[in-house]
Amino acid sequence: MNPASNLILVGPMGAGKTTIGKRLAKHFALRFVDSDQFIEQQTGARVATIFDLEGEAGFRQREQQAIAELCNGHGQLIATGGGAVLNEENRRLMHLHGFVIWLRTSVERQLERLAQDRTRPLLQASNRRHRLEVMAAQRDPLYAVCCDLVFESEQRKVAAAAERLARILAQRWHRETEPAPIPDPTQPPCTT
Ligand SMILES: Nc1ncnc2c1ncn2[C@@H]1O[C@H](COP(=O)(O)OP(=O)(O)OP(=O)(O)O)[C@@H](O)[C@H]1O
Ligand SMILES: O=C(O)C1=C[C@@H](O)[C@@H](O)[C@H](O)C1
Ligand SMILES: [Mg+2]
Repeated sequence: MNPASNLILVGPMGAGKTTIGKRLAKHFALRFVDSDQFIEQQTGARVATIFDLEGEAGFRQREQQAIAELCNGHGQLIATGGGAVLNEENRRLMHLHGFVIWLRTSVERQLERLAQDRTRPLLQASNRRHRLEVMAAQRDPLYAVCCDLVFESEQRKVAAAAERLARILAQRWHRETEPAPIPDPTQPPCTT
């Protein structure tokens, strides 16, 4: 099983952190938590309302508190908000308290998946493509520095993507827990 205390999903809006995350949590019998949903439960307000009332800076503060609190727990699958990696302390905490997976997807797929979405405040723009491209340019290097694994989330079916990721993780953890092979004394040492 997962050698880290939490499985943490990062990546852009529409990568599947929430939807794939729920399936993955079930598969590995982890408690599913989502930083956006956690903030909504704590405040009794929707993410969009918090953006309206407190601006993005206010939301990011609440998000930092949420990530800190969630990272205190263990045995969880933590789906994060797309912008959680912007904060350095979040990146540090996630790296420290979990095995971090970057669900990577293209702007093209994001546009398809979020075409009907009116709830994400940062997508309330006339040029969604440009907005997503700018965010990707800023955030991709941050997802890259704090992740332990990159998973291409281009596949069209959530269930298939979740199964594929579960298989990759199971294989990886199996390899890591296998005992190291005993060297053969009759063979010369490997020099590569
Ligand atoms: N791999 C996938 N294949 C097909 N559809 C997907 C995939 N991942 C996500 N979707 C669809 O995209 C939409 C958004 O997905 P989801 O809410 O899981 O994204 P998210 O990564 O949690 O985004 P956010 O950062 O905004 O919370 C959902 O309707 C979901 O069904
Ligand atoms: O990418 C982002 O910055 C965001 C993603 C969502 O998960 C929410 O956290 C919010 O809409 C902001
Ligand atoms: Mg989500």
